[in-house]
This record gives sequence, C-alpha cells and structure tokens, in this order.
Amino acid sequence: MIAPFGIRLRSLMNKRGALCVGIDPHASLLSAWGLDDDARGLERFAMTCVEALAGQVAVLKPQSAFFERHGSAGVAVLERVVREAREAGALVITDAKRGDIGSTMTAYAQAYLDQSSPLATDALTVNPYLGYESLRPALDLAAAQRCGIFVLGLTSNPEAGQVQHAVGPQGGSVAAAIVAGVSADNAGCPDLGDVGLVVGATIGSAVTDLGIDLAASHAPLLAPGIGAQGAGAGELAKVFGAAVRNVLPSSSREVLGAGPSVTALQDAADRTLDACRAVLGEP
Ligand SMILES: O=C(O)c1cc(=O)[nH]c(=O)n1[C@@H]1O[C@H](COP(=O)(O)O)[C@@H](O)[C@H]1O
Repeated sequence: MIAPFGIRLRSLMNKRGALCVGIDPHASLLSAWGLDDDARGLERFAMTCVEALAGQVAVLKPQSAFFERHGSAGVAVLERVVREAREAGALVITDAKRGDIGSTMTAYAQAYLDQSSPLATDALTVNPYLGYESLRPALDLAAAQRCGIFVLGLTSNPEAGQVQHAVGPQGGSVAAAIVAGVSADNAGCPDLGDVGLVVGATIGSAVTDLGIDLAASHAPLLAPGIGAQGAGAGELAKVFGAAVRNVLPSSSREVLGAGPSVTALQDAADRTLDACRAVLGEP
C-alpha cells in the first residue's frame, strides 16, 4: 500500500529539495509566453510547466481558478496536468481552497481525494473558516486515501489578520485554534503528518506574536509568498523559527515568468531552491 502523504512528502523533499512551484496561468503570463488566453494556450502553458518541472521539483501546485476560468475545457486541462505531473514523479497539491458545510465538503473531498476521481490528486488546500470540524469529511477521506490536506492557517494576503488574528471566546486567536485542530489530527506522527498548514512567508512575526507552536503541530508548512508577493528566502527563518525543517516554500509567478523556455523554467526553480536551501539547510 502507498505510504501516507506526510511520509511521501518528507522523502521527496529529501530527494529533490523543499520547493513547491505553483502553476498559476494568469492571463498576463499566457500573453508574456506568446500564448492566447484560451484553453489551448492554457494547455500549452501548463503542460510546459509539467514537462520542465515535474521530474525536478518535489511539489507542483496547480491553482484551480486559472483553469476554471476557461470552463470545462480548462478543467480538462487541470485533470491532465495533475495526472501527468504525478506520473512524472512530483507530488501535486491542488490549490482549490475548498470549504463548505460538512455534507457538501464530502462531495469536494470525493472530487479531489478519491483516487478514482478524474481530478484525483495527492493533496488539497482547504479553507477552515466555516469551522475546523466542517473539514472532517475531507480529513477522513484524505487519511483513508493516503492523501494530504493543507489547511489555511495564516495566509499571505494583507487583510488576513482581520479574521485569523481575531481573539475568540476562549482568549486565543482564531489561527491558534486552527493550528490546535491540525495538531490534534497529526498527534502521534513521529515526523510530518498528513494534515498541513498554509502559512505565508510574508506574515512577519505573527506566529510568535500569536503564541503559536508550529513545530509541535507536525504539519507540513506550505509557505507561499516567495517572489511576487515580496518575501524572499530570508523571511523563512524569521517567520518559522524552530519549524523551518517542515517548511515547503512555494513560488508561482517568479518562476513562471522565466518561461516559456523549459531550461529557463528549470533554472529559475533551481535558483529559488538554492536560495531557500541557504536558509533552511540541507534536508
Ligand atoms: O494556498 C495557497 O497556495 C496560498 C495561500 C496564501 O496564503 N497565499 C497565496 O498566495 N497562496 C497561493 O499562492 C499563489 C501565489 O503565488 P505567487 O505568484 O508566487 O505570489 C496563488 O495561487 C495563491 O492562491
């Protein structure tokens, strides 16, 4: 039987280095690559990313919205991207940030995590702000299918603190309550668990300010915000402190902007990985 997601992720981070490249086919990037903003351009763009990077980086993270905006033809491209990236040896996190009442969450979980679904992936980003327990159907199906879940914790957008830093009735922040839920689900894992957290590389001192112990959660820590949103590898040590070993830095636009040349994309990913390694150390 396939190993649980956290074990597969650690093993690939050790082998290929801790880097996730996001496949975010913005209209402006399609244009910069000389492609039309339609499903054919999308397919060319996304499959070039797969060709360049799926055999090289540990994780690829296609962002569903950029595929959905091309309708059913775009979703068909997403299916192909996820399938072929996995076949080429990368782990795939589908970034769809799903979140709904539990009964609907079951259907989202089946769409992405049931390994017989056309959209079957290794891990899914989810939004816990309907309450952590609303995610339970996805957490359960992920565990049964040896998949991962990445729960939004402290996101990289500037307005995130309005909700995530807010103090709840028990006196702790909303984000700390989400991290507590993740920690409970990963309890007993010796290293990385299957339930990750999304913590932006742009958030400065929020983790320490809110008294959050990320290392104790055993969560893989997906850290977007490297590059286009202004964070560099240098921010990682400051944001994550003792948890840096569990960080999976993520960059989309900065790497994608190097295309459409396959070798230029590979070099850009290598440069980002080298910069992160200088901070995170060798795995
Ligand atoms: O879940 C994410 O990946 C995510 C969380 C977050 O807090 N901030 C964030 O930017 N992202 C995603 O990361 C990608 C942005 O990457 P850049 O182009 O490198 O800025 C987009 O797909 C975002 O949806």
